[in-house]
Amino acid sequence: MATSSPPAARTPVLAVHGLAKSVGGARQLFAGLELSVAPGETVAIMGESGAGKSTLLNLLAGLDVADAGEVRVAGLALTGLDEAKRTALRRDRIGFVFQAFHVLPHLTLGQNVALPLLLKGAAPKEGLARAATLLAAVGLEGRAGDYPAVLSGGEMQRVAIARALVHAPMLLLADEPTGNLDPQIADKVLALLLGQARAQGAALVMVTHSARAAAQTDRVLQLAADGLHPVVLHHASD
Ligand SMILES: Nc1ncnc2c1ncn2[C@@H]1O[C@H](COP(=O)(O)OP(=O)(O)OP(=O)(O)O)[C@@H](O)[C@H]1O
Repeated sequence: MATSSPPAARTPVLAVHGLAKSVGGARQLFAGLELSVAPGETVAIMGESGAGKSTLLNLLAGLDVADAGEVRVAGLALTGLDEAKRTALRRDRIGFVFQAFHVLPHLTLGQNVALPLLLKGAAPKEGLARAATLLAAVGLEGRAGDYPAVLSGGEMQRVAIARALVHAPMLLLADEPTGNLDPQIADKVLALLLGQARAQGAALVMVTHSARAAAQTDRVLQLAADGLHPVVLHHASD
């Protein structure tokens, strides 16, 4: 019987055990939820509207507090950390892509993308150089000086992807990253998100309503009241 600890590289990026969450007093969204995501693995979470997918992502990010259970990121239990340490963990190890962009209108694209690095204490010059590299990687080369107001929805979402990846997080959390894009643009944005995550070796947990998007990931799970269940998608279409 093995008695030594597993090598650090085998530690899941994300390990969730017995997670339960109720909202509005009595309504239980889910209970006994288990999830383990390996380094570099991509996972899609599907489920009916109101099932609690966004709530789950917020719990995974430590932005919301569960009623029971545990979330570990890189082996560290979020509930065991004080707010400052939780914030530092989010800043260092997690990247977020939200459907509503959260791109700041008064900052240039370069400044928007560099923000996570600057918050970590990087020098502005270094941060902007890395931001320019990431913008080029998502097809927005030479656009670092533009402001968000001039961008299309698809371009804006690519900026959000660049920003989520700029600090090379080990875990990417994406909430409907292609939800408000037309199908052709959605395919391109999704390919970029998955391609960049894989290129950086980042694990990805993505909430999506699209079976077509989900089929591009390594594993698809359906959120239900009793937790997450594996789904086999037969057709890569909506
Ligand atoms: N703070 C809160 N107080 C009360 N109810 C809440 C709260 N947060 C979420 N809810 C409810 O919990 C349920 C789950 O919301 P959530 O946004 O997580 O669902 P979802 O699966 O992401 O839905 P959708 O696919 O429509 O985005 C919803 O019915 C929502 O109204």
